[in-house]
Amino acid sequence: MLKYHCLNPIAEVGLERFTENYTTAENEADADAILVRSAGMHEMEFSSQLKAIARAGAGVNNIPLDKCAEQGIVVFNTPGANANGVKELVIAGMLLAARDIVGGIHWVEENEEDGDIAKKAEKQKKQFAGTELDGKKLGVIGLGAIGVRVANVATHLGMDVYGYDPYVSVDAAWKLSRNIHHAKTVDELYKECDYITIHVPAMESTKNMIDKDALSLMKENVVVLNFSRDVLVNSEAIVDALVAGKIRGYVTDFPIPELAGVKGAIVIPHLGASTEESEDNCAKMAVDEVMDFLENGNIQHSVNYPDCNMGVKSKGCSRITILHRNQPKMLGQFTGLLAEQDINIDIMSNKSRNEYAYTMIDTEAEVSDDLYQKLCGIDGVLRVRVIA
Ligand SMILES: NC(=O)c1ccc[n+]([C@@H]2O[C@H](COP(=O)([O-])OP(=O)(O)OC[C@H]3O[C@@H](n4cnc5c(N)ncnc54)[C@H](O)[C@@H]3O)[C@@H](O)[C@H]2O)c1
Ligand SMILES: O=C(O)[C@H](O)COP(=O)(O)O
Repeated sequence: MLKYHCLNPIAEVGLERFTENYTTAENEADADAILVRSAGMHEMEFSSQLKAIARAGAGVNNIPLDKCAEQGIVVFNTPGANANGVKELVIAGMLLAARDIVGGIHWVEENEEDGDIAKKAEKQKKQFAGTELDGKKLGVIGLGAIGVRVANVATHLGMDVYGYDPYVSVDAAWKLSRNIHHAKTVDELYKECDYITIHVPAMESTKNMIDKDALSLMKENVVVLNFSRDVLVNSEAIVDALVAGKIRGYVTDFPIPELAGVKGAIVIPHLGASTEESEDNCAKMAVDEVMDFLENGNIQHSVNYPDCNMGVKSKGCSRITILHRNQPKMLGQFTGLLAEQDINIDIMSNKSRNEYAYTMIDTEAEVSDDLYQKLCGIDGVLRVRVIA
């Protein structure tokens, strides 16, 4: 029986996909796989039982990817599965910043028992008036699953859209509307746009990407939107820019104490992916990834190991899977050991990603414990599994 443990609530429609070969583990130490959303895992110790972590979502900055890779734990995410949910909230965020809808709603709440409210509203409403999105320039930083959707839908709202992503994937580029202007530098986008929204992962290279210098390049009265991660925007610089009136608004999905009570800050409690549809999509994708990995050794949508797929393991064959360092002479050592034991290889696949690699070998021969131990003992091998 294989065991999984959920560190956050995972949508039932996903968990239902686990077959009768799976059960829940009371605690993570007994689990073959962990399912997680935003729970922080950096301080966790992982048991040798743990083989996979699936992030039901996109951002993986809550997971120690290198530590997992070193311990032979494959980390997955669910690319694109919650992108539509975030896209819709980003559009809502732009609309909330364009007019003082929140202020208007608060005014109504404060006056709702006033019998004269309808008449008073007509007098008061001018203080909540704003502008329209039509004709404004939107800059989208990061044209991945979310950025492309935001950029495309904004063109239908009449916005003039600029996109910046020096690493854009071919797939994303195909999906991007041809009406989007290609910003060759992020500075060009900063100087040009009325609304700027950031959709890049939180990494060392993107932390504080929107800082004092970036803000100084932006137009007066710009609205900055951050539905990616708090660390992408320097909190001191954004508060200063709001207080100084340099920027008109900061709409973010990440509450931080520094923003409390700051005029122009619209802060949402990380709701981007909190829709039924996104939660269901993420859960289904995460569970499918885990089952395919545990049962067939296939890796799809990993963020710390290469993707590698040899299809469904056929009955009667043993599949040897080896997570290892991406260094010379590894394959020669694996095949050499199999040759020594007169084992014929039916199919084999090897993929690498940065410092790590993955090798899958199908053989009809039985894999002895001796062979397993010898494979484990090769310098650079991080984990061997034999799926019989
Ligand atoms: N608020 C939420 O609930 C919510 C939901 C999903 C994702 N997110 C966040 O949004 C991020 C993006 O999600 P996604 O699904 O679009 O991911 P994605 O991987 O599909 O897209 C990220 C894009 O950023 C680009 N990029 C990386 N570094 C860049 C840089 N320096 N400058 C410009 N572009 C750069 C990449 O090339 C890629 O195209 C996630 O990493 C996560 O942190 C938040
Ligand atoms: O990166 C993500 O997918 C989002 O931030 C969603 O996080 P959540 O699953 O905790 O809502």
